Amino acid sequence: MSTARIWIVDDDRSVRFVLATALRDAGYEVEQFEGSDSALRALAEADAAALPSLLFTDVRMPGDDGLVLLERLKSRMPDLPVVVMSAYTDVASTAGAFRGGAREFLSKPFDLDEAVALAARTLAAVGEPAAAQAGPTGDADGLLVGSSAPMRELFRAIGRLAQAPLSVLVTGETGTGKELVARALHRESPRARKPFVALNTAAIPAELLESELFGHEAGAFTGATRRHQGRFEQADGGTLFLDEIGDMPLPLQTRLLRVLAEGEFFRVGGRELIRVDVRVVAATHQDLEQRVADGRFRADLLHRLDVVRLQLPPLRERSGDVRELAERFLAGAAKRFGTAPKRLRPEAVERMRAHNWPGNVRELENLCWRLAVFSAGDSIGGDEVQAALGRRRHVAGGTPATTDSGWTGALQHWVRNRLEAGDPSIHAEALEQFDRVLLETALEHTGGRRAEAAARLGVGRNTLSRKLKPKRPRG
Ligand SMILES: Nc1ncnc2c1ncn2[C@@H]1O[C@H](COP(=O)(O)OP(=O)(O)OP(=O)(O)O)[C@@H](O)[C@H]1O
Repeated sequence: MSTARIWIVDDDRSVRFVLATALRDAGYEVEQFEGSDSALRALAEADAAALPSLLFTDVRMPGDDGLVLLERLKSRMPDLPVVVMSAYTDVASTAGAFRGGAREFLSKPFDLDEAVALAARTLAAVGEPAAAQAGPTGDADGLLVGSSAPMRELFRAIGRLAQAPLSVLVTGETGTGKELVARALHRESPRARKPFVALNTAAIPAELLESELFGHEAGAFTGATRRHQGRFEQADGGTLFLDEIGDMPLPLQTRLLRVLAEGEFFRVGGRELIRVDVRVVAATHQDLEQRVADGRFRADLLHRLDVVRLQLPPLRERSGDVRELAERFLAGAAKRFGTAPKRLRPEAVERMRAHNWPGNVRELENLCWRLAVFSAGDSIGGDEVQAALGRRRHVAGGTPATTDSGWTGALQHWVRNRLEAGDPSIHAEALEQFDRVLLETALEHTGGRRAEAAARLGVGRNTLSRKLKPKRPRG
């Protein structure tokens, strides 16, 4: 099998180096360029076999910037997927990149595993061969875990439905695995070799949503300097996953309904009728019947999307799956950190089963990452689970128990106690705890992504890794 070739364009040598190394480790062929000029020259000279299947580019570079490069690339290789990387995560550069036809946006600093996973996903979406060997995130990723009765029923339904080209509506609370179900429906279907394209309706600004879905022609609106393929076209022959469908603005619902009924549409500002063969899987955590009753969702669109409904049970209703899921997540975390997986003691499992999991599987996954990072021994007890759950509630509640002056007050109280106890290392201990709270909270916030957590705290990734190492061996 031929290997996908990835080009990286960035004036920062160290970014090029680490990204190229990670992508090569994941089995891709990689070429690096320090600017738009050299990349375009290489493109002009390359024969077909040497052309890239995917390109990563920085935005700010000396000479022509990444957005100009994007524009030039689109005339030479209109279908080349481009990932735009930028430290400037403002709306303008993101929107500019998407309008320019970027497929994905990666904000710097990024997690290398995430970048590799993004490359794999993007290549898969355009039907490119995967890397020659599995990447670091290529393990059980994307597989649904569970053996409780409702999950077994779900697997059977996926098996049956995958073969039929029917529209499916996946419902369930946040974090129950709706996207994983959509991916499974695609993977098991005759469309598996064609793209799976996902769009989170709630994550795209309303004014960009129409062109994201249906594409636009050059000149369709201010800033649309070139033609852009929409997700419907990208998903041709495959599956389009429309997440958070309940948030779609009403005018767009009308347009979507027409496209689903007719199977054809015009790009924004276009005259050419585009025909596509796309299976739509939609998902929502909302009560769409209620939204219909409130006049916020079209009843006819609901009927069209809801040919078959898959209702995902909340995790609290299938506590029998908790252990298997937790073990899977702990193993995943251990692999990522290059350590041995931590074992769950029976009280830890009990404690987890008793929790009501408002954030469902995603919450359990985050909890396991925290436990993998912070629990000291090689097995996890009930108290540690309890403590980790307690901390989460505190943060998720949004109203900290202590105010800004409150935490210094609490600190004073703590210091006095230590002084009275004659503790000889108060400062070191306080610093350790301070760092721990900051790091733990940030990691929780970023779902365990260290690079992002470091960036959000304003510390270097190395500082974060150093601080995460246990200071004193225990036990
Ligand atoms: N049955 C499962 N087996 C393994 N992992 C799961 C399962 N269900 C969910 N997950 C994991 O939980 C996280 C949330 O899943 P997913 O994004 O599919 O949920 P969702 O219902 O689409 O959430 P939202 O409504 O918030 O978009 C993901 O990291 C996913 O891999």
